[in-house]
Amino acid sequence: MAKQYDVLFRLLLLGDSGVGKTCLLCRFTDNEFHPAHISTIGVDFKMKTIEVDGIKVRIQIWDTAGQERYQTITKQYYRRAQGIFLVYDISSERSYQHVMKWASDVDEYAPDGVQKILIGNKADEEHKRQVAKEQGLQLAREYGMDFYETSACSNLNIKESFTRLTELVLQAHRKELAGLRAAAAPADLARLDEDELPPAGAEEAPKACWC
Ligand SMILES: Nc1nc2c(ncn2[C@@H]2O[C@H](COP(=O)(O)OP(=O)(O)OP(=O)(O)O)[C@@H](O)[C@H]2O)c(=O)[nH]1
Repeated sequence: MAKQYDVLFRLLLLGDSGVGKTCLLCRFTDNEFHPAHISTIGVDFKMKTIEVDGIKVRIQIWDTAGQERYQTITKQYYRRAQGIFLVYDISSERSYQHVMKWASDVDEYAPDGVQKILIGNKADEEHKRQVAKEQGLQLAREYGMDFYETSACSNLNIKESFTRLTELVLQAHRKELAGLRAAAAPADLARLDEDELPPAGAEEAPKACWC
């Protein structure tokens, strides 16, 4: 039977509550958007397989709660991430300022070499903009990250940003993946530890998409 994927990666979405992490994920995996904000409780995840440079990559994307009260739980998920989206909302200066705090948590809890991308979401809300695109670019430059303004609502730069982070992770793991095409079994870079199993029923049967 043909392999369904060549490699499994884990990506993580981080950022303040309400910046649109769940909506970014739902747009990417299910091409859906819902206007209601239903706060994520703890963590959730969805899967999607994409092909990059001829490699079938299964990505497990973890959506974390932005609310402070869940951060003890969510920080436990940083350590096995290969790629992280740091997300702010272009209509919220506060969420942009908080990227520094999310980035310092990543430095503390995520593995060395984790790949990061900065996302300024809700780019469709130009009339409410509080963060100039140049500010996003500047912050991304300071941290050495790529930067995208996205809109889960209008489907702007969603596929592009997820694909880019996947490419960066692939590049970072090039050595481990060198023999990939010849390998019989898929390379699993995102093994689940027993202490961080997904919420019951989440794997392969994602929760109803709320956005
Ligand atoms: N206009 C617009 N609204 C968006 C966009 N993305 C998300 N939203 C809205 O922003 C609100 C919050 O979105 P969520 O995806 O639930 O935010 P979150 O970051 O997952 O929030 P927590 O789970 O609390 O951490 C919802 O009302 C969404 O409909 C976008 O690109 N444009």
